[in-house]
Amino acid sequence: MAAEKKAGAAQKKHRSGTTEARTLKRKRDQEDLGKLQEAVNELDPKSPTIKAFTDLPLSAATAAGLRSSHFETLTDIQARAIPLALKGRDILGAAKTGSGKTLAFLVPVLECLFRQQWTEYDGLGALIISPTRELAVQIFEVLRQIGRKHVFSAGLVIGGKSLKEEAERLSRMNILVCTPGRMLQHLDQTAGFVVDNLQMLVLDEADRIMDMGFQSAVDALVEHLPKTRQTMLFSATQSKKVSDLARLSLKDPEYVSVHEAAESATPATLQQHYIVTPLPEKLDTLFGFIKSNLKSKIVVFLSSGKQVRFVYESFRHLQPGIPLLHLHGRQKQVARLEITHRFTAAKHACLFATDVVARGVDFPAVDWVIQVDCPEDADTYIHRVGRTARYESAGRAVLFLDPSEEEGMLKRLEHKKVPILKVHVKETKKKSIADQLQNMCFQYPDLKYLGQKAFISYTRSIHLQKDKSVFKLQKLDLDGFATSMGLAGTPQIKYQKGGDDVKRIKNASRAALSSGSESEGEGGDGKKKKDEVRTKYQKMAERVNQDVLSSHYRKLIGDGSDDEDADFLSVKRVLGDDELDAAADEAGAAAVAAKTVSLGKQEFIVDSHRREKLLKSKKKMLKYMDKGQKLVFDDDGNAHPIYELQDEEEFKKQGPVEILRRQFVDTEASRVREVDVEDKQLAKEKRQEKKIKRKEREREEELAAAQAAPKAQLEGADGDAEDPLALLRSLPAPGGGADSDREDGPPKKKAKKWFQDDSDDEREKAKKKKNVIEMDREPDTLEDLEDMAARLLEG
Ligand SMILES: Nc1ncnc2c1ncn2[C@@H]1O[C@H](COP(=O)(O)OP(=O)(O)OP(=O)(O)O)[C@@H](O)[C@H]1O
Repeated sequence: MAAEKKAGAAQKKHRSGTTEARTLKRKRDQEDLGKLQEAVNELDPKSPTIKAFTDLPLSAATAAGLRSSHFETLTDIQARAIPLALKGRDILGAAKTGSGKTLAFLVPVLECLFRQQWTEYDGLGALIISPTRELAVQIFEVLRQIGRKHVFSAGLVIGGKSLKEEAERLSRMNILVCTPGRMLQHLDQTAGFVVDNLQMLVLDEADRIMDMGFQSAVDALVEHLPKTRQTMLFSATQSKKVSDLARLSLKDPEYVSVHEAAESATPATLQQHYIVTPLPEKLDTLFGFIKSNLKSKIVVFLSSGKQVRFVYESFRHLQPGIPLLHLHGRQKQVARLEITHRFTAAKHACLFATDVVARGVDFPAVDWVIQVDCPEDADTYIHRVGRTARYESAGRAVLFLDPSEEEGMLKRLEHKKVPILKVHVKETKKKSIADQLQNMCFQYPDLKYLGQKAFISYTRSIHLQKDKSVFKLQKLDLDGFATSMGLAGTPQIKYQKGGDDVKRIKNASRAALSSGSESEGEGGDGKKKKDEVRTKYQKMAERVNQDVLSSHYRKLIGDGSDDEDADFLSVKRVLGDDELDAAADEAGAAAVAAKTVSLGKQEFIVDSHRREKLLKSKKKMLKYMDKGQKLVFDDDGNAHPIYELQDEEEFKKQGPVEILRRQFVDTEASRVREVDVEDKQLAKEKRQEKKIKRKEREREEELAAAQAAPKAQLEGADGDAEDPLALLRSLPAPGGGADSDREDGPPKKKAKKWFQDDSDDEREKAKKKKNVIEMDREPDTLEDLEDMAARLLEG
């Protein structure tokens, strides 16, 4: 009994001890918070002594997060923007690519909520908007790194999950990283998702978010948010458009532009070159480049998803000897993430991409950025090249320009303070792959179809470009381009709407048709000049029935009605079986030495053996021959027609004809109804069965993709896929692969000899040309570049 009493007393003492400790801790925390607030109040945001994160009044949790992520020294934009943001100012931040803008807004976000002791019950405190999913994932990743000692809940809202699934957790989130469209969907549709308490709104890549594409989504989104909040806008290329600031109701914003007075708009560690390569030589030049840089990490920008798919697929067949990846906006979320991870982790790889990764995405140690298709404007150029030479590391960028684009684009770049030098490709490194591509397009009709689509989407993108001083469709050698893609002829493009330029494409392709180069369709006059020399592949390509797509390529080319080109330009394919009859009619007008083939009651004019053979094929015969008669067999094996007419006299004996007719119709109708019910039931069952199978397949695919993905960013250390809506503290620290890569620094490369190494005479001649440098070796360092520049001046 006494022992029990003693234990009870000890327990009580222990309890009161822990309560006391807790009270003490709370008191201490309150004191710390008070001190922190005081330090922020006293902080001079423009003090030049702020150089490191330790110079800032930060919570212990943020400081620890930064320390363990190895962030110590502040970058310029961080040193200027964070102090102001800590003091609650609205910010318009502009700094070069790779200069650390992400931390410039994430640190204030964490601090703002911390100082207000934000809890789960306070709801959404900060909203960070990104224009692309890739960038949103990356921001979320950095937030996880530096915020892991905080207790806030944070979420990633970028689609890819069902709205319902996301909605359930949304109301409990303190910080959300999102894309504008998806967030708006939630704000409009998710009941119980209240944002009235929002303290901070951040727009990363703000100029992109504020531009036309996102304008309405952002305006609608801002409508939902409270007006009293802190707002921060960051981008590498930012203008202070008064209208934009009004739309976001910024209060007396502080414009923090750290590189405004800088000599160039791009990082000093970035070497930038351009080469003039006519459109038909672009693919050759690109292939030659990749072959010469197999030990590099390369990002290749193209203008559309279809271009990306075509170049990726065709280069894959050519096996240049470096892992190839491709990324564009039409891929599924899982695939996009997986490719992003694979490229992030790769040491040597070549990623073909659209502008979906042009902004903000932080791939570690990228050696080269190649812009095969000219960017739409200088800002896009700056963002694209910003994928290399990030945070003080070195990088190189090459822009391919058609001769017609050179003058206009250079002016634009000069205006934006982009230092770029002209170089030539070494003759020996030029490699024509047109024959191989032609061969492949013959072997894989689907690749040819993909090529046609890529051709159209490229032409379309040029036509739609606003800056006509750079993009001149009429100056491009489209026929040559089509040949370089392995297409046996320029795709015949049907004009539907648009301007004169498109008419020209149509006419160009018509001209190609009548000049005997292979028509991708046969809707023209079908005449072929006899004396035209046609290659073996051209002849073969004409013969092959090329619109039969294997399932792989059907997926690959997204064959279907959702084709965004359809309303603008369309391509006619070589006719297939089903179109032969129409072709036969047309051929009647065009046939050179046409003859006729009769099928059933119809006659077709044919102008080639192959067509004749096809028309005589069993399938065609069945289609056009007289319909056979259906027969039923009796027990003795004698054939009878399905309906045999009864003897008329006997029929009349059965009763009045009208009554008999009605009886017959009624019984047949009820029989048909019964059969119809059975049929419908059967069809329903089949549909359900298919649906179940499809779902199972999708589940398996998703599972396989998830398993295949290398340590996904949102994955926990224990391997289970982490929900992108989770408590920051509960999340394991992300892999840090990027960090370690960065710590190692970009791998040192041997100087490549991709650029032209002309004879001395030629070099001398080239030197005399303004703005042209011939390099016998690529500049490795800034010193090399300066040396070259000096030589140029001397010359
Ligand atoms: N203070 C710092 N110390 C060391 N590394 C840093 C620091 N700040 C940022 N970095 C690193 O620099 C790289 C670029 O940072 P970040 O992605 O924030 O650049 P950015 O300015 O947003 O670029 P972009 O304009 O392309 O979006 C990242 O890898 C990041 O980890």
